[in-house]
Amino acid sequence: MASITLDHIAHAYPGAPGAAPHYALKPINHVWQNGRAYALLGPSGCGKTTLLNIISGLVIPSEGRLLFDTADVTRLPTEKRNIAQVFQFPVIYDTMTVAENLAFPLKNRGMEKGAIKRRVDEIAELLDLKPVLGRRARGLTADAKQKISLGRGLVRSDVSAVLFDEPLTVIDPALKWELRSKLKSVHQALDLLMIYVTHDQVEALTFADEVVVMKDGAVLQIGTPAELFERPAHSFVGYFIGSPGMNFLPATVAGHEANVAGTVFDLGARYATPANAGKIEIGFRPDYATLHETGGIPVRVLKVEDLGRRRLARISVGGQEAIATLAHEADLSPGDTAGLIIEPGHLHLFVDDLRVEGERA
Ligand SMILES: Nc1ncnc2c1ncn2[C@@H]1O[C@H](COP(=O)(O)OP(=O)(O)OP(=O)(O)O)[C@@H](O)[C@H]1O
Repeated sequence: MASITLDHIAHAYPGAPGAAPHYALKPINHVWQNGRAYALLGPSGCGKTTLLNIISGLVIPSEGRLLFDTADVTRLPTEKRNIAQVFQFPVIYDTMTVAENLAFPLKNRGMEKGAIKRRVDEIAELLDLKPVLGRRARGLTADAKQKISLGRGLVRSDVSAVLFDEPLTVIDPALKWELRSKLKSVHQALDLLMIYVTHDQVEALTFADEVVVMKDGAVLQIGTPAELFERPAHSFVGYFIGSPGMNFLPATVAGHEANVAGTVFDLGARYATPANAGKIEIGFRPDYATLHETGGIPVRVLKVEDLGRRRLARISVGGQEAIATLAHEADLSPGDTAGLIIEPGHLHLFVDDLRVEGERA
């Protein structure tokens, strides 16, 4: 087990001779702590796999150093890195039993028989594989096979890290929920550093202690699920995390007031916006913005959607569109005027996509 240091790591794949380097991964400087679970989350092409491959040794970064504890492993091949990997599709031996599959990585390292049996039993228990331990892998479902793959990734307790590359892709949607939370409890039981690549925010938020949100090769924020939801550092994080994502409205700001096309919002804090600021936006989540028949900020209702558990409304704020949650008692329809109330402390200001802190009185 180790901590992993990304010391000014960046990567540009070789391009046409003479062309300026195009970074698939922009410089990142960070330490991932032993025993914690991290998820790399972002849209397709944002650089997740490149970063994972740098850690596994499939890609040698064009800049920076990678340390496992204090050892520089930047140029070490995968097999010398002491990591376990779980891929999108099951990597198992069909002719072996489930128990033999789980025991394989331990046997390979010469572990004593009794110790192998104890560890295999522990992992099988954690992943609900005990009832099939004696069965050959060949006859099992795709879900069960992927569980064996997960087990093989988790069975060694002496690895520096376990890397998961979208491991739930082949899992039946109904089982995904169960396996997501199972992986979380497995992580808590095993105390291993785990790094998990996914483009699914629910998967990332359920599994990880900290989520690394990436876009266009850049790491925009590393934070706990609550931090990403409550205090997104970048407007993309606000938009990408949460369903629906955060609302952003172009505004002008004077002191503690924001003006959105003539509609005034009290920001609850005083802001000094830099004179050379480009884009200024207020951001608020639909979850903290309630729509009432009267009171609050005047808006117009464009559309109402009943989701069963809650009703969402698309609204117009001085011509700009946003989404809010309808108050329980509100009887509102498209075309009505209404009042928007944003919970104190949940209105944010973003300058050139970065969230800025105001001065609270
Ligand atoms: N071997 C390669 N050679 C050149 N460019 C590459 C190579 N692999 C990836 N890229 C480019 O690097 C960027 C990041 O790709 P990467 O696969 O790391 O993203 P990702 O977030 O994992 O995407 P996905 O979720 O689609 O796998 C993309 O623009 C991609 O086209």
